[in-house]
Amino acid sequence: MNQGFDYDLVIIGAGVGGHGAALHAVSCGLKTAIIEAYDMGGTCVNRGCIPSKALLAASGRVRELRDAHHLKSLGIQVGNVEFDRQAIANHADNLVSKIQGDLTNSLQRLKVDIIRGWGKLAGTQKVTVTTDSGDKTITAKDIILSPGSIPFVPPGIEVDGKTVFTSDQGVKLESLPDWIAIIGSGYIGLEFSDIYSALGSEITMIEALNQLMPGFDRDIAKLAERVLITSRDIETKVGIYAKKIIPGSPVVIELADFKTKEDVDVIEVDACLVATGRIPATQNLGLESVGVELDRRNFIPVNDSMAVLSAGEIVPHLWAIGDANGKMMLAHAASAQGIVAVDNICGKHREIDYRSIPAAAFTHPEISYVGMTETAAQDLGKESGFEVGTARTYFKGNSKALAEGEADGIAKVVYRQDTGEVLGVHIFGMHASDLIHEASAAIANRQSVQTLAHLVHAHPTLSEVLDEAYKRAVS
Ligand SMILES: Cc1cc2nc3c(=O)[nH]c(=O)nc-3n(C[C@H](O)[C@H](O)[C@H](O)COP(=O)(O)OP(=O)(O)OC[C@H]3O[C@@H](n4cnc5c(N)ncnc54)[C@H](O)[C@@H]3O)c2cc1C
Ligand SMILES: NC(=O)c1ccc[n+]([C@@H]2O[C@H](COP(=O)([O-])OP(=O)(O)OC[C@H]3O[C@@H](n4cnc5c(N)ncnc54)[C@H](O)[C@@H]3O)[C@@H](O)[C@H]2O)c1
Repeated sequence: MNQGFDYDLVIIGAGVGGHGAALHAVSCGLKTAIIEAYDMGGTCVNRGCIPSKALLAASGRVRELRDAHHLKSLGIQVGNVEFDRQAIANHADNLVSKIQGDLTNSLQRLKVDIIRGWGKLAGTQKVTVTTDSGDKTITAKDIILSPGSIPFVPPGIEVDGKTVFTSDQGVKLESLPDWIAIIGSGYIGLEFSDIYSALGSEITMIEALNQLMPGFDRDIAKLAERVLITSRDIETKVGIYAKKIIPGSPVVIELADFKTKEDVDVIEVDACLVATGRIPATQNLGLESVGVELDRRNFIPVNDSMAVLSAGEIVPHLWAIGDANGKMMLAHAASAQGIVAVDNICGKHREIDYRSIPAAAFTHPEISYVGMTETAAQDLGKESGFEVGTARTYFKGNSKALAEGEADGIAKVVYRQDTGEVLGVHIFGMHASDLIHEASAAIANRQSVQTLAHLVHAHPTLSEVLDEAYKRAVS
């Protein structure tokens, strides 16, 4: 089908986005190549989702086994619980190797050509790859850009990778500092504070905005703060930003008021994790050769079919997926976008539905959500002329959560009063990352609380927290 081109499809970047796109392309019969400059699997497999979840799994067990009070309430006593930091780090590292190998094998098995080197657009339907053995140019009917993202380090912060580091080094768990500052209370800040606090580090969490977890629904963030932060050895500084960080022993952090920019304090800690967001890896991609300009935050502009835009117009045969377009910086969103792009390439018109894509922070307990926060729904309601309803249920009223002795948690449903359509669902509590998918399917199908309230959930299960919330919404 490749009409004189070397390939039907060339993908730049073999992260989860590129990988998802490649597998789908093969199933659609496209002759496909994928170009990767560094680690197969990209951020998620090597420096993101996978190693961080392995560390969270091991440190979560340590927390559980050291919680004598909780265990006693279940009638259990355990002796002193020991752990080996290096063995936990090895668990993460081994998992990375396994998943990286599986991902590479899956591409090879499907006869996707893997080209190692730096890929760069060289005009329409053309890519140059800089490899160890020189440059080569390949042509393709369609090209998907999936170059991902890298950590954002604010000006004034110096990273040495040892005492001041980002998640890139954090996932290696090379040391366990007695006292660590974590800059940022987003996903990475929260997940790493869960890891470090379980393994015995004291933490100071510094958040520039005027509340912790600014990206999460307020009700969820309030309870999550009480359980994940206040009840642990974590000091917080909110509305304060790290103006300057000097690595060393100790690490020196100059703090300033985020609004007034006035200096407020200097702290000295053993280590510092910088978790202040991520920026797209979109430099040196040759976009100028096809007349594409990045947006003001350096993301690649795309529409909901994942077509790249230039001055608002579609650039034929060029697509961009994953963190590099900044729409939703999550692994499953990247591969979902890859599948949408390939469907469009194969002539099946499809658009992505961001509202139904769930997200989760894998703390203990977990936080998850899908769709809009209450505030975002209220704003949309004002604009479009509808009222917003909310219903909340608590894990302390759920038999399964009580049986587990894990009753900290809340589920919140945000819906339209007029039609009952579910606009968002937010959960904080045990297994929240699994519970959210029922809500995600409901939002994908634009279902109403009235319909959902009739579904039957097995008893006793945690999923009854959602069942109860839908029933409350209609009562
Ligand atoms: C600590 C951490 C934990 C995370 N945990 C989760 C989680 O639990 N769940 C979740 O959904 N998301 C998580 N994420 C986010 C997730 O990792 C990203 O959303 C995801 O990796 C994005 O995939 P991508 O394919 O867009 O880019 P990437 O995974 O960044 O892959 C891009 C690839 O392209 C390569 N590349 C770039 N430019 C070129 C070029 N010009 N030529 C050749 N190759 C190139 C890069 O080397 C890289 O391998 C986490 C992120 C971090 C940092
Ligand atoms: N479980 C998951 O799905 C998961 C886990 C980790 C990372 N991720 C992805 O990686 C991305 C990056 O994560 P992140 O936690 O770095 O970013 P984030 O955007 O989630 O949070 C960054 C936080 O840092 C604060 N901040 C920024 N500059 C600051 C400064 N100078 N001083 C103090 N606070 C400052 C911001 O206000 C914000 O609250 C996430 O957006 C997410 O897409 C996902």
